[in-house]
Amino acid sequence: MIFQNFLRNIVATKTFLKQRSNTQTTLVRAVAASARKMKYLNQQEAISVDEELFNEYKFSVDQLMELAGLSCAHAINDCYGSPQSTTIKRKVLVCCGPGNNGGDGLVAARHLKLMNFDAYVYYPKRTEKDLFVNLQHQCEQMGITVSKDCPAAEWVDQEFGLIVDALFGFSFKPPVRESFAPIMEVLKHTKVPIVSVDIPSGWHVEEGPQDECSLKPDCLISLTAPKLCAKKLTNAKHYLGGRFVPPKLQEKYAMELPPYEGNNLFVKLA
Ligand SMILES: [K+]
Repeated sequence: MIFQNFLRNIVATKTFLKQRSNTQTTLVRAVAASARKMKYLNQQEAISVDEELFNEYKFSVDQLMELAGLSCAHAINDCYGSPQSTTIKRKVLVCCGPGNNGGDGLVAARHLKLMNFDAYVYYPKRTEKDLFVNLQHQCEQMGITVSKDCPAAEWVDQEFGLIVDALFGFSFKPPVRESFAPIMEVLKHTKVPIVSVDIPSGWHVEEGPQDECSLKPDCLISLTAPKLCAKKLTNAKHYLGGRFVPPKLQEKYAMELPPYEGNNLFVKLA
């Protein structure tokens, strides 16, 4: 009797694993098929979607920033966080810019810390807005250093296993202003892999890299929907995050977003 139950359990487990593997294969095919149809937004469309989320759908910035930053942390953990992975040091430099892209970075830093990454934030240009003051405070209360000093290139190469680039997002207009030139130099020349949030910083939102020395991300996490510059990625991983776009808004902009699996906060596109 015990032996029969044992055999029955093995058969049930095998059937379950086979069904799960079939479901995963179906999903991978569905993602690949819809990723081909997916729309890449231009800068004005990205700004309009943003405005509609706030004005028509009544989301607050805090809500969407938390979801965006959380999805970035989940995607980063999926890509680089394997406990078996010995290739990556878990110390992460999170570079945060002056706008909402920087806010996503502050949120991501906090969640990365909770996922056992050792986050360190470079945040040079701060605003007085409560949202940002609080996000910085939350990071510091969790033992994350938030510095205004541009990290030296040698220190970055020695110390960090990963860089999160949350300097500029879809409102960026090139060229990079003087005060951000030193950190851009560090990011352009470092050997440490860079994960860019929404837009690789310094890239034109539609045209992509500005010259051969432009930052080369190891991974891009597009938020809401990819922007046109994502078509210029070469040899980079690509995730979609920001699982909060109401279906009606997706339809209005014909976004054709790929399906998110189960309760995942990201889709791996490439
Ligand atoms: K960025």
